[in-house]
Amino acid sequence: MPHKTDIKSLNYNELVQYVESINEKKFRAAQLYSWMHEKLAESYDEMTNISDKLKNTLKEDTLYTSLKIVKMQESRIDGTRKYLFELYDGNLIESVFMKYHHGNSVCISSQVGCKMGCRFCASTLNGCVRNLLPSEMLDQIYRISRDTNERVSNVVIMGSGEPMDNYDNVIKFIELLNSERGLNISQRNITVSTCGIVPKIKELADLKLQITLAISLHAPNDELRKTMMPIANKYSIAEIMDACRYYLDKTGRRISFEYSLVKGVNDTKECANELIELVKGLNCHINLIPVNPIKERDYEQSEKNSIKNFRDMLERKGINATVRREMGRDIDGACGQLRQNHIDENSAI
Ligand SMILES: C[S@@+](CC[C@H](N)C(=O)[O-])C[C@H]1O[C@@H](n2cnc3c(N)ncnc32)[C@H](O)[C@@H]1O
Ligand code: SF4
Repeated sequence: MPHKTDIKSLNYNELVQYVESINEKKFRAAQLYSWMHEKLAESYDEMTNISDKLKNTLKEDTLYTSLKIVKMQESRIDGTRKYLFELYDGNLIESVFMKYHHGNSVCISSQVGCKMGCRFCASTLNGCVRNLLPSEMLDQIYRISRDTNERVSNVVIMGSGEPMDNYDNVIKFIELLNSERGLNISQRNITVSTCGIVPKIKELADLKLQITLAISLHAPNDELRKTMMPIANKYSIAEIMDACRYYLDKTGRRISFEYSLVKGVNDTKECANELIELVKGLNCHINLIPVNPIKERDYEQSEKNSIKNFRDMLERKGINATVRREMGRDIDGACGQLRQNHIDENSAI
């Protein structure tokens, strides 16, 4: 955590207090807030109505986060863009920009790396380096918005990191993203995905936000889930399902489940039947994701036929299930892989 004031992570009221604490007039807060969160300025130098004297004070006193683009890959198939960004301290993160018919979506990272150790995930290969600040989560959207010149209408917190392991910063980020003085992205257009940290899911439910909760389930029973996700040793599926029902009760929002299909591991008929039993009667949607193989692990993607059969079995029982369209198939695949490949390439030199 930087010692300077992380100015872009302050909400409007906190910014007013900060501005007054350095003996400036309150209207400066409105100007600064607009430069940071509406005009998406990348530094104080862009702020034409702020005096040089105040800019110098702010440069001394605050951390003004902004991201450097290290690499950008664009899909020729669907326009998906993968960004590798450098943070102020040299750490690297990645974000993805996707174009859908309902609008543009950005998938952001919430941590540098992740400590959760899921078997199929490239984000966790080197553990968790640090939490991202609220400003650094905003910056991913701001930078992409400026780079593409496109409005972003949906945000998914599904990049590297476990958002419930960086809970306070994620909640602050959602508040800022949702603010009328900023990008004003509706809560309904924000999705937070978690591997299932039960107490935090309940804490989130109590806030009664209108965001979508996505649970990375990936297995219909604890035994199998433990072989894929170490967090399953801490929280059982029964506890996760209880937390989901609590979330639904408090917010009225349908739950999403993520289920990455791995050949011969979790794509069998037995698994489909167990999954049907598990979610029966719950207002939910299941996203089936053909697993994206990473070279460090031996998981393989399920056959097209098994994926279709799995989905059909769920649908026949009236369970909403879609196979996630693979965006940007022609660019560096799995989440966390662009960063991992870059780290590998540079440490090999
Ligand atoms: C990278 S995680 C980040 C959010 C949170 N930590 C979680 O696990 O939900 C987002 C989603 O990507 C999935 N994922 C990770 N690696 C994958 C891979 N190689 N192929 C397919 N999905 C993957 C995860 O299972 C999870 O559902
Ligand atoms: S899937 Fe999510 S929780 Fe698991 S290691 Fe990857 S980022 Fe972390």
